Amino acid sequence: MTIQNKYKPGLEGVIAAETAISYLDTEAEEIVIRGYDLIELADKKIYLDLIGVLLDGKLPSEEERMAIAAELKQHNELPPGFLDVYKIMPSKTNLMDALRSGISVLAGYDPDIEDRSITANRNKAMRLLAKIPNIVAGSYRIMNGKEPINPDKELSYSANFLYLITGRKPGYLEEDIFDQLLTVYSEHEMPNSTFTARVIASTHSDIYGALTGAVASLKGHLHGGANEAVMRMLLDAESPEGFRKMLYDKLAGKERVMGFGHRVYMDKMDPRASLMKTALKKLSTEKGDHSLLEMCEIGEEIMKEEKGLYPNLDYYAAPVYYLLGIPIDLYTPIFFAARTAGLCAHVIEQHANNRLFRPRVNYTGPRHLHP
Ligand SMILES: CC(=O)SCCNC(=O)CCNC(=O)[C@H](O)C(C)(C)COP(=O)(O)OP(=O)(O)OC[C@H]1O[C@@H](n2cnc3c(N)ncnc32)[C@H](O)[C@@H]1OP(=O)(O)O
Ligand SMILES: O=C([O-])CC(=O)C(=O)O
Repeated sequence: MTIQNKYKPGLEGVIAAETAISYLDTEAEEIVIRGYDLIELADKKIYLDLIGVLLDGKLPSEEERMAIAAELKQHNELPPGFLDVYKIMPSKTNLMDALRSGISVLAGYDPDIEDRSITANRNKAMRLLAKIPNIVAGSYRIMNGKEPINPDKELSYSANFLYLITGRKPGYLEEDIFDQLLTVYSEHEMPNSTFTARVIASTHSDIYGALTGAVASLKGHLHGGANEAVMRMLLDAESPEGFRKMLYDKLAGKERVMGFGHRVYMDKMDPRASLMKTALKKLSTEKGDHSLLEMCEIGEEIMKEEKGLYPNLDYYAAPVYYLLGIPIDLYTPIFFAARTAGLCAHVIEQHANNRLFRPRVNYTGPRHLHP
C-alpha cells in the first residue's frame, strides 16, 4: 500500500494509540472509562472518583476518596503573587489564553518537572487538579476587576470551584449538577486536545507543556469552544421563535450550528448530552424558568429533521452552565479544568510506554525544480 492511499483527512477512523484509559463504543452506546460506563459513573459517583479512576487506575474506596479530597485541598493554594500575572494581561484576553499562560507559568514552580516517572507525573497531575479551579476563577475575577476569592476548605471540590467563581456557596442541586458536569467532561478517548497532549508528551516533553498545548486545542469552536458559542447563539436568538428562525437562516446559509455533530457520534445523540438535558430539566424546574430548555428542544428537533445531526455534550452543557450562574467566558476553561484528569492520565500513559509520534505526508507540491 502506498502512503497516498492510506491518507484519511482529519485522521478520521485512524487508530492513534493503544490505551487502557477510555474507549467510545458506539455500538454498545457506552463511553468506557477503565471498564466502567461514564454515564453510570456520572449517575452514581462524583468527580473525585473519576480522578481516582483516571489517575490511579481504579475506583477509589470511601477512604481513598477522602485521601484524594485531602490531597487536593492540601495543594490548592497558588504560589504567592501567582495571580499577579493576570494584572498585566490586557483585560480583553480570552480566558482560555489566560489559562494557557497560567499552566505554563505553573511549570516553573514544580520541583519535579523533569521527572517523568508514573509517581512523579501522578503527583504533578494532582497538584494541577488542585490549583486549576483557582487559576480559572482567579483569572476571570482579576480580568473583570474583581478580587480573587480564597478557597473554602470546608467545601467539596466542586462546591469550592463554583464558590471561587461566583462568590456564593452553591445549593445542593447546583453542587450536584456542577459535579456531574465535571464528571462527564473528565475524559473522552482521543479528541483533538488529547491527541495534542500525547503528541507533545511523546517527545519526552513535560506534563505542563502537554497540557498547555491541549488548552490551545480545546479553545477552538470545533472542539471545546463550542459551549460558549452555543450560549451566545441562544442569547442572540432571545426566544424559541427567534431560535427557530435563526437556525433555518443558518442552515440556508450553509453555516455550521455549534453544539451539533460529532466525529464519532454521527447518527446518535452524544450520551453525555442526554445526561445534561436531564440536568437542564431539573435546574429549569428549580429556577422556575423553562425557556432555555424549550429553545434547546426546538433546536434539537430542527437539526435532526433538516440535517440528521444530533446534539453533542456542549449543546446541553451550555444552558446548564448558564442556569448555574457561570459567566459565558468560563465555559471552555471549566471544560478544560474537568478534562485535566483525563489529559494527565493520557500523558502518564504516553510517558510510561512511549514511541515518538512522527507521521508522514502525502506530498502534493511540485518536484524537480532548480533554483
Ligand atoms: C465536546 C466537543 O468538543 S464536541 C464538538 C463540539 N463542536 C461543535 O459543536 C462544532 C459544530 N460541529 C462541527 O463542526 C462538526 O460536527 C465536528 C467538527 C464536531 C465534527 O466534524 P467532522 O467529523 O469533521 O465532520 P465534517 O466537518 O466533515 O462534517 C460532515 C458534514 O456534516 C455537516 N456538519 C457537521 N456538523 C455540522 C453542524 N454542527 N452544523 C451544520 N452542519 C454540520 C458538514 O457541513 C458536512 O456536510 P457536507 O458533507 O455537506 O459538507
Ligand atoms: O471526542 C471529541 O472529539 C470531542 C469531545 O466530545 C470531547 O472532547 O469531549
